[in-house]
Amino acid sequence: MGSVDEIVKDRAHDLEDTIFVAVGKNVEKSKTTLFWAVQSFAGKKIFVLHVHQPASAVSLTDRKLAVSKQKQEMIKAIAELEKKKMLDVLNQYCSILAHGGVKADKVWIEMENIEKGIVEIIAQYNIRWLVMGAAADKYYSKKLTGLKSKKAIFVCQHAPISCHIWFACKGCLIYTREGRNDKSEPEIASLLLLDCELRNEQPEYLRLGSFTQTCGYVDAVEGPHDLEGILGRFNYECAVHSSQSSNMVLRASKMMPLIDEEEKSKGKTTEKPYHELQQTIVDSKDSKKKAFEEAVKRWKEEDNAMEAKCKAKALEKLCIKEISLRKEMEEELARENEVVERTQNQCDEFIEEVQMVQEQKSVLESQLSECNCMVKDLEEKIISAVELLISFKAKRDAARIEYENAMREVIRLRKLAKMETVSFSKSEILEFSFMEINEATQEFDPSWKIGEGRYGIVYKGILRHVHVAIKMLPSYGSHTQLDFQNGVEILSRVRHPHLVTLIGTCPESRSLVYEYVRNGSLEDCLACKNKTMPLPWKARLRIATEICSALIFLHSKKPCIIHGNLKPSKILLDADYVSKLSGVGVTYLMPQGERLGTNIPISNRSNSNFMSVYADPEYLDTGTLTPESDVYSFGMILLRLLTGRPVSGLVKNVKCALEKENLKALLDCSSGDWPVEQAKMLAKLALRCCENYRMNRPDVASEILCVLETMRASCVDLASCLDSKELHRVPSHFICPIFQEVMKDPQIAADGFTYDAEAIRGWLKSGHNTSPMTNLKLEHCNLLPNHALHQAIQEWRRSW
Ligand SMILES: Nc1ncnc2c1ncn2[C@@H]1O[C@H](COP(=O)(O)OP(=O)(O)OP(=O)(O)O)[C@@H](O)[C@H]1O
Repeated sequence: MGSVDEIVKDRAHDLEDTIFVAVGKNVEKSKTTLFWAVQSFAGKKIFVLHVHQPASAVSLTDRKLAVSKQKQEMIKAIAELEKKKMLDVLNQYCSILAHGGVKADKVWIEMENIEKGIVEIIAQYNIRWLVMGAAADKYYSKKLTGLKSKKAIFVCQHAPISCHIWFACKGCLIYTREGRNDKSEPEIASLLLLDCELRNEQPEYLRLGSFTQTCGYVDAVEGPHDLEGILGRFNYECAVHSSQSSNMVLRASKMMPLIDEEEKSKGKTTEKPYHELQQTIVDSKDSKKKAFEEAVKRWKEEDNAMEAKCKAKALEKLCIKEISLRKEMEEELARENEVVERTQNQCDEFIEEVQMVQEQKSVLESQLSECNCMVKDLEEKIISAVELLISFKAKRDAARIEYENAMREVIRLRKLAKMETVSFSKSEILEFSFMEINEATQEFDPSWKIGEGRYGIVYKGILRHVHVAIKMLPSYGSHTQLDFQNGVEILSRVRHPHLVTLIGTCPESRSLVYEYVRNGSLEDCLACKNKTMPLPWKARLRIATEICSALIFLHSKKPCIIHGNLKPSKILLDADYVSKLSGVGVTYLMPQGERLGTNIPISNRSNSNFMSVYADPEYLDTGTLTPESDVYSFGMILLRLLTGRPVSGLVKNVKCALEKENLKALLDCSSGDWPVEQAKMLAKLALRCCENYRMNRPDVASEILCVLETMRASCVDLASCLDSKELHRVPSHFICPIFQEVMKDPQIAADGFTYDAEAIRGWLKSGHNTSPMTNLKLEHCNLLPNHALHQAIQEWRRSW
């Protein structure tokens, strides 16, 4: 099949004689229109024109509605089939027309809009003659004079005016649109007359003059009576081919007027009767009609066969597709089944896991409930412990108040004691029997001996459940019992916080019973005896001040009490390292001749073993004790505290160091970093105390104590900030869990915790048999002293 361009080009020369017949998809309708054209324009070249709507346009709605790929493919396949079918139909048309001797060709164009396509082709190729359907066959009636088909109306309105268009329906001309062209009028008339002739079947057209109405130029044509003449100009030769082959061949050719030709050939004019001609025409028409009906029948059958064939092919294709789809579906199904199986397995695993988790959950829930019970118990215990603590705190507060009251009472009593100028009666000093002294010292067990001085041995002892130190004075025959008691009377008046208290006497054994001072002497401490920690400089300064205050107290007594044997071994330290001066007034209990130094010849005094290096040289020279003698000894003690060195030659060395501004080298580094200025001040004070001439020595009350207090105050200021810091540094294990204070007497209870003895005893006495810390029952109520901790606490205390 050639394109329109090719065909029209080839036929350009005879386009004038070419009739285009527009045929549609509706085969029936198109056939009648085609046959009308063939019949009407015998001898003319026929172009069967079909404007085909491509699948894209035809199936647009269907495609929109299409939901599946398969359906889309089916629609496409059907469109392809339709196209093919239409081409077959056109081919059939052409071949049938060819059989009938009609020159026919087909023109195939694909366009989305059919009517526009037709108009466009007319315009493009300057088509002069066109036949197309006016309406569907069903609309046909004898009265039908107008166009029904939308396509026909459109083409009629929009086709170029040069084109002459016949609109037919059911094999009848319905309407003609006149074309203005330069074709000779007679030729057009011939075409139109042929048309009119064919419309003889519908004489009403002619009769009613509708033809005249539709074909404007038919003015020239006369009424039906002229039909014969017109017909006479054409000769129809209709050949009906054998009906066996079911092929109807129409051959229409341009007829020459037969009568004239015969007349010419015969050379004579013979008139055929009109009725014969009429009969011939009628016969010819009958034959034509029959042939037409035959052809229509055959075409119908062929159409049906073709349609069935196409359907079968389509079905076959569909079937193949269906099979492949089915295969794909089966494969898909198998895959899906696998997935389902896997999912099922996973689901089973999940269920197992869920079961496990549920089991764990129930276990955890039971544990949780147990924990909750425990928490409840513990909460109750905590509440009871807190209550207990509160009650203890209340007790502690009450005890504190009691303690403070007692302290106030003590202070008041001390003040009273100070104010007392009257001598104490003998009854204020306890008197012990020898038996008691003997028992207290375990019969003077040497292991209970704690020291020995020039004036006798000192034993440790327990008298009436009190720890005491018993000094056994030597017995001097000339020294009567009365003298002893007079001496004791003097001593009994001497009570000071920094003097070792005389508790009682045993006149029988000439022994003096003192309070027991636990931590030994300053001498031992400076020598670090028993591997004790060195005494810090602050503690040394404090001790100096304390001893100074004791000297002032003694010297202020009336009559004045002079210690006369002041040295570090006479300064004792109690549990809190508070210093206490011992040996006060012992010289008063000695016979004059036995007193220190007085029985030694002056020439030998300086070399005597009995002579203390701390002794006042003037006293040694003169044998007269004065308060300044104590000042000298005190000065020597100060030098010892500063340097920690033996006092022999110390005065000279310190002097030298001060002159050389090199005192720091002499200071006892084990006591920490002395503040240099304070150390200098103290050294200078000490040197003044150690002046050989007593007149050059400072007054103990007005000068020495002032200097010491000032120094101490500045040191306290210095230390206070340290104190506040250090307070926070109290080791937590020094604190009693009950009293929340530093323990005085740490004791280990059965629960393994250490408490202050007072606190834990109070706890046990109040009826508790449980641990204050764990609230568990105590196995026993025994307490064990925590010596190590006690020692540590003491060390810690001593450093302040
Ligand atoms: N109340 C006391 N508590 C504890 N220990 C004491 C007490 N009194 C004395 N001592 C110890 O006994 C030792 C002997 O003391 P004592 O006063 O008899 O002699 P001294 O001072 O060593 O020498 P002297 O008196 O001959 O100059 C002291 O160094 C001291 O350790």
